[in-house]
Amino acid sequence: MANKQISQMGLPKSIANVFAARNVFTAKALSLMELRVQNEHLAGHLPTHMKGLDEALCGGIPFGVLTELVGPAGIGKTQFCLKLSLLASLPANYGGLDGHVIYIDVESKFSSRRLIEIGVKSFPEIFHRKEMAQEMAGRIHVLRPASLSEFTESLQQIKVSLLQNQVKLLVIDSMAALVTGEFEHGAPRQKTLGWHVSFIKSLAEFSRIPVVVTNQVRSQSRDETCHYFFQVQSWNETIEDRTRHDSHLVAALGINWAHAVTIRLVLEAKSGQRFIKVAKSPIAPPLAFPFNITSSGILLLSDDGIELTGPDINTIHCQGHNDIINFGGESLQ
Ligand SMILES: Nc1ncnc2c1ncn2[C@@H]1O[C@H](COP(=O)(O)OP(=O)(O)OP(=O)(O)O)[C@@H](O)[C@H]1O
Repeated sequence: MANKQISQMGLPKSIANVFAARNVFTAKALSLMELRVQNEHLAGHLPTHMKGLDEALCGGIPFGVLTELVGPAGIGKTQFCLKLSLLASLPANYGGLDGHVIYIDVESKFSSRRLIEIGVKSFPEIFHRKEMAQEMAGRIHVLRPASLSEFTESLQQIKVSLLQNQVKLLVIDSMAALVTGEFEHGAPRQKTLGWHVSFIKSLAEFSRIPVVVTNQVRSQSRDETCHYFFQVQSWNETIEDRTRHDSHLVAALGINWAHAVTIRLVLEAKSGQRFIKVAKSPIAPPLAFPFNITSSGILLLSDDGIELTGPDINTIHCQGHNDIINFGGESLQ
């Protein structure tokens, strides 16, 4: 019975199509999904522990949909993902989700040392006990696909583990690197991710967990050629030289991707200050919060968001970016 195909269950075609669109093909998958929905006693958000942002998003990063973090290199997207991973794995009495995390680390930016540093500074009661720190870090399963086909394979494999292994967060850092193929060996190639976008969206809906995906920026010059802003260190000129005309910065993944995400948070730099901007949300007004990155991770400098209007909502700023991405002393790895 468990392996009976949905198509053989005599459901009206319109309903069977809804399940097919969500990759639910068997009775077993259907009952796992029902169980998951029944057990969903949590409010349906992963709190970021950044008060102003959580209030704007009515509780944090929502379950069941895609949340995008977009911004220039070094602005803090990975730092944000590390903090969310920590929070998803933290015990519920510390405001966490007490779960496991699947972290798809496309560019090898994940750092367990940095994760533990954030943990020790933010939750010393837990992270000063070595075995607890190890247990928390052990709940984050890092996958490093070396090619687009390996990424495709990983997505298909995690479909079942998302439901079975108490996974409470899926992170993909970064989706944009997959498009250009820059992380693969050999010459970068432009790729389209149409299938992947709908598959990831259906994973979010099906598993009812928050899915957080990072996206980078590219400049769009007058002749419409695009330059990607991924590998800061490898450039001779500085990122700021290239982004002097920051009105030309756009998200690296195009319009289809933009439609697939429910929440878009833009991380940007303005006059040498970092901001998190709620640029797309079905509920939150467009607000910008100044933030900083310290040894304890990402922190808002004010919980009162600055209201945005007009083109400011969608523009990605990169002013004074170089002054803020270099912080003194500590190693990033
Ligand atoms: N221990 C730390 N203390 C203070 N700031 C830190 C620490 N570790 C990292 N940072 C800050 O985080 C920045 C890097 O952020 P992050 O790696 O999240 O950028 P990103 O947006 O993911 O960039 P990319 O697109 O290149 O992956 C550094 O420039 C630095 O300012």
